[in-house]
Amino acid sequence: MKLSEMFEQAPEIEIEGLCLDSRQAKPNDIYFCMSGIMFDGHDFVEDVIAKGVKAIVHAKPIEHMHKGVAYIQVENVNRTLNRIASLFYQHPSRYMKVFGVTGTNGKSTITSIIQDVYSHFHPCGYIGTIAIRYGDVELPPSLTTPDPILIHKSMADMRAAGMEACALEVSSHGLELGRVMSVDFDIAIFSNLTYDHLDFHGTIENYLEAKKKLFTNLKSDGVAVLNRDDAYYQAFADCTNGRLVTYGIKHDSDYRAMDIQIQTDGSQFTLLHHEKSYTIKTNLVAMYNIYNLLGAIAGMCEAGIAIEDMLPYLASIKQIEGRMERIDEGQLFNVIVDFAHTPDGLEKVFEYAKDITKEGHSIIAVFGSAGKRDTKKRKVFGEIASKYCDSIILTEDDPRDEDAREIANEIKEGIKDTKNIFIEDRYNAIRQAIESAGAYDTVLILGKGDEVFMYREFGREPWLGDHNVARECIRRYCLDNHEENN
Ligand SMILES: CC(=O)N[C@H]1[C@@H](OP(=O)(O)OP(=O)(O)OC[C@H]2O[C@@H](n3ccc(=O)[nH]c3=O)[C@H](O)[C@@H]2O)O[C@H](CO)[C@@H](O)[C@@H]1O[C@H](C)C(=O)N[C@@H](C)C(=O)N[C@H](CCC(=O)O)C(=O)O
Repeated sequence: MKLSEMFEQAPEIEIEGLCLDSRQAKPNDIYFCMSGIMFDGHDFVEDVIAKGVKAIVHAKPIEHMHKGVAYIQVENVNRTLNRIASLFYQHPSRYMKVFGVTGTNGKSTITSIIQDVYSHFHPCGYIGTIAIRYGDVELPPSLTTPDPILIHKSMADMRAAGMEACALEVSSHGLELGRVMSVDFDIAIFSNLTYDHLDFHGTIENYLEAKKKLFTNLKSDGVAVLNRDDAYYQAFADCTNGRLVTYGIKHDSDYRAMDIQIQTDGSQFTLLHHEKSYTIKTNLVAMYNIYNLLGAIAGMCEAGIAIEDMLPYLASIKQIEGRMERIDEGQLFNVIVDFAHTPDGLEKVFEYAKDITKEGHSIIAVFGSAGKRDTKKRKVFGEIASKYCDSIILTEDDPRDEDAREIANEIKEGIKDTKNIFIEDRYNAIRQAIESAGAYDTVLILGKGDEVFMYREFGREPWLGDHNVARECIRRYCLDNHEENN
């Protein structure tokens, strides 16, 4: 595309790519100088020109201007980046059905359900914490909500591969840092809002303001799908420019679940919508997943899929790795791996464990808390865990440059009478939990979900993954013992 097609009065230079990181600059790119927390993109202008970049979009004055390079000074580089990223990739979000999902918990689950079920009707891609995924393509994730260039490029690749829709996880960071300013959303879904990321947003009010941004600029026929039972429902209902649709359990809603039955291997409920009722059978478990499923059903129905037509697919939703993932190697006790890393997320998993663990059997939890992130939640984790668990094994969880034992000590401050130990090495902590479990106990491995990395002192290091470790420990240390015991 010619630079002159992107900026008025710009020269007719052919542009081949967009770039906001000098380390990835290529010949004939435009480089956008973003001022960040650590660096200022304006400092890398000479580097990128040496790499063959042909245009610089900047806010601050540039001292040395090179011949053959176009310099475009703008007031707000991020806003320009968003506009150009959409234009350069031919506005893919305008021509796809775009679902945006935000909320503290449930984003990955709701978007994954949508990708799975909606694809039976119209091919649908997914961008989020787990991956960038469409058709047979699965690319590793960058951020939950990537930068505008990667978002629009991924959507353009999806369109080229025949995708007609995309389900996008929209984080509060993504909203606050303006990564989705030029994405055209058809359906925006709000799951819930609880205490999280206050290290970045400062206050819950700021966090709420960031989340609201998804709902204020929907396509002209856009729909805001809101959790009617969430304490912050009204704030979203008041701010949206979209048509308002609600889902819930406790309050009267457009999509309401009643008569909910939750078992270890699935759930069933009656869905009331427009005076009709439907029996929903799903392999998803736990009450909070009923909310996630309701949000996804409401979103897809508003996008034109009849509930009757979805029913067969809701019974066999693809297991989402690391999200309430049941690890079943034939052992006699329950093992669940979940990504929960907020007080609310933890409590919801514990409530479910309480429901499925029969009287006289134990709940054993393995978890820690991230270093350099929301340190106030540590003691709260301890308080919540000791309400539900019979035994707690504290361990490392992305300690960064903090001491995992110190973090565990802060969690312990909240633990009342529950038996607890600290095993720093996460593999050994999981092994200990699994070896100590008796028949019909429930082992919960919480915090990292499907992540196969651990943030330590010197950055991101490989980690086997909680689900893989749990499987290995059950097979190696436990099945033989149980067989011998029986
Ligand atoms: C707080 C935050 O989100 N920061 C993001 C932000 O960083 P920043 O503003 O500090 O940027 P910076 O590193 O100072 O660099 C400024 C500019 O100089 C450029 N640069 C920098 C160095 C260099 O050598 N050359 C160069 O060109 C950078 O590409 C950038 O454009 O812009 C960077 C470039 O796009 C992002 O990589 C970075 O994400 C960091 C790595 C991050 O960890 N973000 C997390 C917190 C995040 O966004 N998480 C949410 C989900 C959270 C959740 O729900 O759990 C997400 O959506 O993933």
